[in-house]
Amino acid sequence: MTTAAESSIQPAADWQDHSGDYQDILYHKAEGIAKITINRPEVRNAFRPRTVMEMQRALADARFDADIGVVILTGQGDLAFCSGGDQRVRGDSGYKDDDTGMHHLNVLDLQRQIRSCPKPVIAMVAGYAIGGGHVLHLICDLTIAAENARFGQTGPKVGSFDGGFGASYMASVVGQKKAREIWFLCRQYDAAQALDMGLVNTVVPLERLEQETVEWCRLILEHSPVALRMLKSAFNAGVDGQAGIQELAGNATMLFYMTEEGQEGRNAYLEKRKPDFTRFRRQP
Ligand SMILES: CC(C)(COP(=O)(O)OP(=O)(O)OC[C@H]1O[C@@H](n2cnc3c(N)ncnc32)[C@H](O)[C@@H]1OP(=O)(O)O)[C@@H](O)C(=O)NCCC(=O)NCCSC(=O)CCC(=O)c1ccccc1C(=O)O
Repeated sequence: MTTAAESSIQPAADWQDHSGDYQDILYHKAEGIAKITINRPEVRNAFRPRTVMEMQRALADARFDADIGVVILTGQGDLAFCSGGDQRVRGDSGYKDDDTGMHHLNVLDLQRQIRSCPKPVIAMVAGYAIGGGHVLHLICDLTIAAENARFGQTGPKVGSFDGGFGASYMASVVGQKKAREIWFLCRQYDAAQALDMGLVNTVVPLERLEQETVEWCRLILEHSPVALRMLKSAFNAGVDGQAGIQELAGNATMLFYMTEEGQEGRNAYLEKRKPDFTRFRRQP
């Protein structure tokens, strides 16, 4: 009998522990990969406000660490990736923060942070990805699932819904009819069904889950960071509205800053002279 915390997933890298003072997550790094693990297996890795805040901190660290090129998001143990919001601390206007007593809907901030992280974020899913946990894997760039993975929404059963990425982005991934089925019926889908509807990228035996995920990370790390960054924001731009366009445009600005033409404008300003753009070609 497997306990919730136990894992039969074989480690695939020499992970260095960066968990520090985190209580609800584990944070590891190896070979340019950051791994954020929700560590609340006793509640199937449900998140509370603290969990989400810690994930935000770790993701920000991974983003600003120049040695990191890809991020894995996962849950501790074989039984669950994440079962969504912790219903035990759900108050009347959000999830109750243990320290402040304030009510939060802070998982939405984390969702946006995953979308706008300029590095690929990969969900590594064993067991249940349910409710808000299902939306978390959905918004990651890629999902690698173990054969025991199970997916679904429960919102209409437990008095909740995600009308943001959870609805419209899901529809763009699996199609309008399927997305409505997933939300209206609150059924669970196995890994093969998830693969069939394009919800996940591949399905592997549980023991090989990390091995496969790390292999995908290693391939990604061989590739141009700027090309990956541009592609991620280009994929986002089509579905993320003005925020998506802003991200793509921000990357275009970053590239322009990296050119001599862009730098001529800055240099001229600092040197208190008129800028000379005559040496730069007007591209057809
Ligand atoms: C995940 C299950 C299908 C697993 O089933 P099973 O393996 O049989 O295990 P259980 O015996 O059910 O569970 C073991 C143990 O864990 C506890 N637990 C599991 N999930 C949760 C949870 N989400 N919250 C609290 N506790 C949980 C369970 O009670 C057991 O504990 P015992 O002490 O042994 O009793 C199954 O567990 C399941 O269906 N879980 C509930 C899934 C669910 O409904 N999740 C919530 C969906 S709503 C949500 O996620 C909010 C999304 C959200 O945050 C959001 C979205 C959009 C806008 C705003 C927000 C927002 O911030 O609110």
